[in-house]
Order: sequence, then C-alpha cells, then structure tokens
Amino acid sequence: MIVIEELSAAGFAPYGVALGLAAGDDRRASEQPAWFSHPSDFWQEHEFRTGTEATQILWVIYRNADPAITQLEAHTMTEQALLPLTGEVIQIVAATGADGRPEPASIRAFRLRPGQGIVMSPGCWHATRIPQQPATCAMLTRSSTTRDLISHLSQGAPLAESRIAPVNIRLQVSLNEG
Ligand SMILES: NC(=O)N[C@@H](O)C(=O)O
Repeated sequence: MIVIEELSAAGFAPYGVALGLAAGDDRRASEQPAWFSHPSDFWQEHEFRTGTEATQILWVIYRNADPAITQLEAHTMTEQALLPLTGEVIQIVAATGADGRPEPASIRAFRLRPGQGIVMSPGCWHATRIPQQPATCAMLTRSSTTRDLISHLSQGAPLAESRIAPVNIRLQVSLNEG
C-alpha cells in the first residue's frame, strides 16, 4: 500500500525537481534569474530540457481515480513537467532498478496541488491519478515523444522514446486502509 505524500523538494529529488515550493525569501536569495517588483515577480524554477527535439506544451485532463496502478510509463529521451491547473492530481513515481524495471522500493506517490508542479527526469517511471474530480494539467514534454506515444496507443506501434512496465501498486486512499 503506497501512502500519498505532500510534495517536497527533498522527497521528490530522486525523481526530478519539485516546482512552486520556494518561499518568498528563498526566491529572492536564489542565484537563478529572477525579477521582483510591485506589479509582478518572476523567477526561474527550472531550465527544461527535451534534448534535440522541440519542446511541447500539452493540455492533459486526468480522470482516473482508481487506486490500483497496474502499469508505469517512462520517457527515455526527455524531462516531463506536470503542472496542475484546475485540481489536484496524485503522481506515482519510481526509479529504475538494476533489471531496468521500476524499482519496487522506490515507488512513492505525491499529491500535486494547483500552484505546484514537478519536472520528472528522463526515465522516471510514473502514473497519474485524481483524488476525486477530473483535473486539467499543463504538461511540458518532447514533441517526438508524444508522437511516438500516440502511435503506440493508437496503432500498437513499438515505443521508441518511452517504456511501459507492469506493476502491482495500490494507493492508500483512506486512513483506515492498512
Ligand atoms: N503525453 C504523455 O506523455 N502522457 C503521459 O506521460 C502521462 O503521464 O500522462
């Protein structure tokens, strides 16, 4: 049973970068490019990398609330960012084990709230669930990875830029679950 954790920079570090958590003072103290003024602040959270292919913005609507996860997906050529817009999502992540499959001991689940986000490192195994209501998210990914995924999903073509692995995971969705 996997407990759903609140997102934290340290907790997500093995899988990528947590976004939207820096407190005001931390933003101002950062060495990263930033500007702070009365009308608006902007600061760099991450420089997104998609290798030699174009970076793509996807709008994604997640509707799956099933606490049982039977497969994880990993994109091998690019980072992937997920930014909840209209509601919370639960991101299940895992590192790769010595056998090249998701490492069971590394499986964790993080609650992503609007205003937060994550950047998953290339190869980060993942699946997404919603706690209740469907949620629209912005996703940054790699155009060729999306084309490759769609051809697999729609025509069964072999994956070139992603991997899918079977798993047997169950999220703890209530306190009285063991
Ligand atoms: N488009 C795309 O890559 N989607 C998946 O990675 C996903 O996690 O939804």
